[in-house]
Amino acid sequence: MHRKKPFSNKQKKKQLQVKREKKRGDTGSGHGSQNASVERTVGRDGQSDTSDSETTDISRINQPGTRDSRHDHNRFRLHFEKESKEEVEKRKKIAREKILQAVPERDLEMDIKDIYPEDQGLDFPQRPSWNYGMRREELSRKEKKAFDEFLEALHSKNPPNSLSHFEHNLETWRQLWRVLEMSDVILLILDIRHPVLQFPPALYHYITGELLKQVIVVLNKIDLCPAPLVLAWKHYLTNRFPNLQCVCFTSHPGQPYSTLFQKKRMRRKGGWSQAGGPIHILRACQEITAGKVDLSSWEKKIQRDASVIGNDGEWCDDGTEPVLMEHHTDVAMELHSPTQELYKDGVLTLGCIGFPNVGKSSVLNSLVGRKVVSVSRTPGHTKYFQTYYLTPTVKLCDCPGLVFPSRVSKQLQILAGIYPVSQLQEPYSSVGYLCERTPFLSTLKLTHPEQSADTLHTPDTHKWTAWDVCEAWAERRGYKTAKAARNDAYRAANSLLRLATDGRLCLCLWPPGYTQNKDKWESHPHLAEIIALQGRSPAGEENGERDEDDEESSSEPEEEGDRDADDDEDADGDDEDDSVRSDKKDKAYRLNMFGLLGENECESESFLFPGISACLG
Ligand SMILES: Nc1nc2c(ncn2[C@@H]2O[C@H](COP(=O)(O)OP(=O)(O)OP(=O)(O)O)[C@@H](O)[C@H]2O)c(=O)[nH]1
Repeated sequence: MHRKKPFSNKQKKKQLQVKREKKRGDTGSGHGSQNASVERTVGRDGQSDTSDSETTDISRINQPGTRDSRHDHNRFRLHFEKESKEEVEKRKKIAREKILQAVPERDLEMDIKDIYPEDQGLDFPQRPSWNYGMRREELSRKEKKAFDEFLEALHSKNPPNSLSHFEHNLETWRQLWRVLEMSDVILLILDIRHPVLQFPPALYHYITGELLKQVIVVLNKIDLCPAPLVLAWKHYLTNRFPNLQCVCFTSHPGQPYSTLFQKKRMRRKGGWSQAGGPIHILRACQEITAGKVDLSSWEKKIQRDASVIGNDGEWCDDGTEPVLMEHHTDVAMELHSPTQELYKDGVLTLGCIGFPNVGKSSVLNSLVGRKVVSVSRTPGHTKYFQTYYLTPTVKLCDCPGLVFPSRVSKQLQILAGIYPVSQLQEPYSSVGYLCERTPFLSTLKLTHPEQSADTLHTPDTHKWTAWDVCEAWAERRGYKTAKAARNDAYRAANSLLRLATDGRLCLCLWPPGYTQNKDKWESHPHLAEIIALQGRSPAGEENGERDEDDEESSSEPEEEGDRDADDDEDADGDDEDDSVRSDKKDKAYRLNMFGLLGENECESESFLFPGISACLG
């Protein structure tokens, strides 16, 4: 068998860096190259911050980024509280020792009250009152003081280590304030796999009760979730929050394998303009604006976008239609009336807000019908809010992702994609959390590190720890440490977590009562609508033929999905995981839209998973 060459993370990062510089036209010896390395900021654990990326058709004036020396580009980074060394070590030890056990089915059910208990003061920082007579510095000081008081109150009500990771960067909260102030209607984007983690009731009550604005919840990435579960979540949220408009959305309809082939398919098959759900967002806006804004241009745009995709599914846009972008200076951000009149100048402003990585930028691109903002699998990619005119009467505003304080476990948070995986100090416990809820053995086809070669064909009776899983995955993928050429468990853990956040190892939470009512949701009369939106046929097969190119194999092992930092998806190449690629060729995988879960295989495994049926749509 061909053995992969040991390839360390450090070497890989260097290789990626050279690749990026080449792409930018740097030869490695000139001035540009020097700047690139100097300008990149070094974060915690020596990780490079390379999150800047630009779309070619839009000029960004005054946009903070690595090439603009007027701005401190650290200013908009995600800030999470650092965990103590003891805490990290304790979790590592558990990951090495605790035997993984499949959790009972009901444990996948999660209520919003579990995540945001009402009596724990799980509020979010709000902008203190201000007036035009205040100087900027005075306002900044006041905001900082209010933020510190917020943190103090939060910690006084919640014991140490009981809170989730949450955003500690006041600059990012300032951007949320600004987006909430300038928007007429808020699009709160949630990832359908775990919407309950990303719906802070305090935010909803603030927008509807204090700002007196309407919220449209966009249940995004429905291509990654079984249709009955989508329906159940939608029902749960609208039941609990009756003033909520709730729409389902996917930027990648008919692409059950998520990002695996994204780049090729996007280009070939209508790309952003083929998203499922823009019409439903329009309908919700029409209901909210009740004729106060002329939205006919939007409706026409949707029809036009649909018509330029020919019968063969080919996208005919040449991408030259300009999209007007507005830049907002810091001054405008700080001194803007919170009580701005609604629908100013006959324009509806839609603010896209949500947690990192839920797909806000993708929703925006899908509404526009082409790429205007860069999209990345690394959370915290959007750093600064920007607005784009969808039509002359509809403006979209993209906001950086924000993590609100909650009581969710950090392991689950990481699996929900809020934390850049490459910066995790301890990824193993999240791997353990994932493995206890997904059929990892059959999916990843792992061999226990202690299983000897001559017993490979006998059933594996070994007990698994999270560490074992990482070791076995490292063995399978050929991840080796540079010096000793031992299995690189850290890199393997990162790889597994990326598979999870990308939806390739799919973990979906369930709303309360789902276990009991599964039959009801599986035969619900509205199921067909969701399936159509997902771009699937009722039988669970994808719509459209799979392209030959999709099967092509190209990437070197070292190019697989370890793109840590600067990973503007449309700009980079295919990063598909080799073993996942070969798995795709299985018939079972083709038929099962959550094929990585391999339902056809898991029954033969000794490690059975209750969650599996949730993911089989
Ligand atoms: N399968 C699937 N993946 C999606 C969808 N929408 C977005 N993604 C992926 O989710 C990841 C994050 O998407 P973004 O649009 O950058 O998310 P964001 O909320 O703007 O992220 P931040 O910049 O961190 O705030 C990317 O890998 C996208 O390809 C979707 O509808 N389906």
